[in-house]
Amino acid sequence: MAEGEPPAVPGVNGSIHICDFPGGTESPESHEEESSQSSAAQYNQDLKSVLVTSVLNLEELDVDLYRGTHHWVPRSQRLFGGQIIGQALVAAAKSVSDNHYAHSLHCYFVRAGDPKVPVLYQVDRTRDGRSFTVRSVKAIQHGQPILICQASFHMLQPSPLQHQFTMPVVPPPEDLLTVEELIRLYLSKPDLGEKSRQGLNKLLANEVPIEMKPVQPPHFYRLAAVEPRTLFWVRARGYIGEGNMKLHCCVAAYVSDFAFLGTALLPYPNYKAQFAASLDHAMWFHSTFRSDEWMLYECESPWAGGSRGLVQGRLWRRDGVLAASCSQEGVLRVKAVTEPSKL
Ligand SMILES: CC(C)(COP(=O)(O)OP(=O)(O)OC[C@H]1O[C@@H](n2cnc3c(N)ncnc32)[C@H](O)[C@@H]1OP(=O)(O)O)[C@@H](O)C(=O)NCCC(=O)NCCSC(=O)CCCC(=O)O
Repeated sequence: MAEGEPPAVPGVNGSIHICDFPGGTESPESHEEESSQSSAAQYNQDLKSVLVTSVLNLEELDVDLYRGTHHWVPRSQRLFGGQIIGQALVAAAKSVSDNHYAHSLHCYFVRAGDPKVPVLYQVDRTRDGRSFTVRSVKAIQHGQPILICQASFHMLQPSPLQHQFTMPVVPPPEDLLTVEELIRLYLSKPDLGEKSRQGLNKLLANEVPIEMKPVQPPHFYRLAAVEPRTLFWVRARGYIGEGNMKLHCCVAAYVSDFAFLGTALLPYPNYKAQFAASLDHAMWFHSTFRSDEWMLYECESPWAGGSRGLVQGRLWRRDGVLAASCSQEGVLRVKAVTEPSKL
């Protein structure tokens, strides 16, 4: 990292280290009871997640027309993609019956979102079937689409066909540090340059409504290229509660775009992103989950080339159930750095 650049921090700009954790501690099942006990103890139920009280709380302007406002805006000063996807899914779900649940969404980010004005969400009721319902949503600013999204909802239909991959074995979130705690640790390094210190302090001041715990945080002096794979625990900051599944899917859509594309940069410590933005985002929801409880986000990048990178992710409930899968391609324009990243 060149002095003067805000330092790369795990989970904030995608610079999370390779996260292979053989010999992790416990079986996923052992957390089930502990999870519900700890959520009651951990959450002050008055501290509602800002994602629910504000970000995903759209204002209804007319039939199938909603307005969303912003909370956290990234350094790039373009709207966070996850916020636009989450709000689009909220708008889509408004006209869908209670017994149909989001099972997938497919989005293109066609223009940068402007943080200075709200976003309008225009919903087209594409089809209401018996089992499946499809909605198309256009997110609009300055009269032009910034995102086009199609979301599909399905009524519960049990089937004998049922399988999933196995969740990686990793230490439980209770044994790991949050991104903020890691930043404080880095800030305590005596050899940290003044500009890096300023960059880290700026990151600490960010009000990102997500909490993250990288499974294997980067070593401060990471100089080597690493495998494009990361694992981190993630949840909405604040309390949401059982609520409805539609809302948890919208929160997960928000969360799923955070620190995702950065996975494709991990093998290239000698390059820094000059321009990085998600081009599309797809998501499939597989089971019920609580987005205000720790979920393991397993991210990998199977390919990068031609100034683009592909990332794929799996969101696991801590009891080992696969909650959702995600895919995204992003534009990645990089430039060589003389001094490699310190993180
Ligand atoms: C992707 C684009 C930019 C494509 O539009 P476009 O008109 O085709 O634009 P463009 O030609 O690509 O130019 C964009 C910019 O890239 C520059 N450029 C173009 N070619 C090169 C090059 N070879 N080398 C270096 N720079 C190049 C252009 O000059 C443009 O720069 P400029 O905007 O003029 O400063 C557009 O569709 C868009 O902005 N879509 C929205 C993307 C978005 O906002 N996604 C969501 C936010 S990203 C996110 O949330 C990720 C989360 C981050 C996290 O992990 O925390």
